[in-house]
Amino acid sequence: MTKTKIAVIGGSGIYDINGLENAEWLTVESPWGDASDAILTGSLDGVEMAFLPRHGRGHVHAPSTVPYRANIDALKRLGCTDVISVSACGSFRDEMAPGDFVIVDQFIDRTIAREKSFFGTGCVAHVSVAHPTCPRLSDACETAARDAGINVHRGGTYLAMEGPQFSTLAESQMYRNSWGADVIGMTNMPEAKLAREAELCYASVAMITDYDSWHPEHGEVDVTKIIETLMGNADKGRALVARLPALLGAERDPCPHGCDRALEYAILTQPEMRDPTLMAKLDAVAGRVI
Ligand SMILES: CSC[C@H]1O[C@H](OP(=O)(O)O)[C@H](O)[C@@H]1O
Ligand SMILES: Nc1ncnc2[nH]cnc12
Repeated sequence: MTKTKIAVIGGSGIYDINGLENAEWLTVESPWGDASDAILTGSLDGVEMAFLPRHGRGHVHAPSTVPYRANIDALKRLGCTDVISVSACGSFRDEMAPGDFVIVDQFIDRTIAREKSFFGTGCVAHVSVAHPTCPRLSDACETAARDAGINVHRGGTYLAMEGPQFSTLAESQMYRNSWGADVIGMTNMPEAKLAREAELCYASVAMITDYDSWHPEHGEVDVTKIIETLMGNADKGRALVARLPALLGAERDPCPHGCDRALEYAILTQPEMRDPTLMAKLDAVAGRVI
């Protein structure tokens, strides 16, 4: 058994969480640059917690410029074991209505202008992201949502777009009708891929704010309407997060799905050919295997 440390990455509308004991905002140094903000640490129900506002307090980072690698590295460096993303999303399904939450289990990555890996020249690694979210952590998120009285859907495909503009009508229809996506957002990729490289369990909670632009009765997506829904969603998101420590417990077994062993056979570069500078930067992310 090892100690659980739950990290929450709060998306648009969630810039802090309440109720932590010994709460403290810590600045974590990372060789991958500055994280989005300091990280709020503390404990809840005897379980260690860390909270990072993805866009920074005051919403300063755009989806394309969120420092995804520094964020995941900083959480790993703090000793986090489990990462829960809580994000604002548009919906491609009538039944996934604004105010509902979706526990995402698949992604389509359409982002094009972001650093997507900790690895590269001097240390090449290939991890599997066939199942990019952790079912154990997703179970806890689903239960927490139900206990908090949230209308929650289990399973859904999240289309990650580059943004910052919303989709055209043609894109919205294609993602929904041809590609089978259920929700759309701008931030869960490459975050989920990087969490897997860092051997962290990752779950994604999509908080629906709108019907994007495909819905004949709802017109096009509009940020003012999103913000109205976002406020209610943020309170529900905090209620969900508050229930997670009791569900996950202060100690954990190895992940039954292997998220915490993703790098076991992933690194292909022979030890004598590895770049010492890159290896030094990988000390937290890949420390278990290098
Ligand atoms: C507020 S509308 C668009 C914005 O909100 C989402 O951010 P996050 O995933 O961090 O909640 C979406 O991905 C866009 O970045
Ligand atoms: N319709 C939408 N498209 C992309 N990101 C979003 N975040 C919230 N709603 C969204």
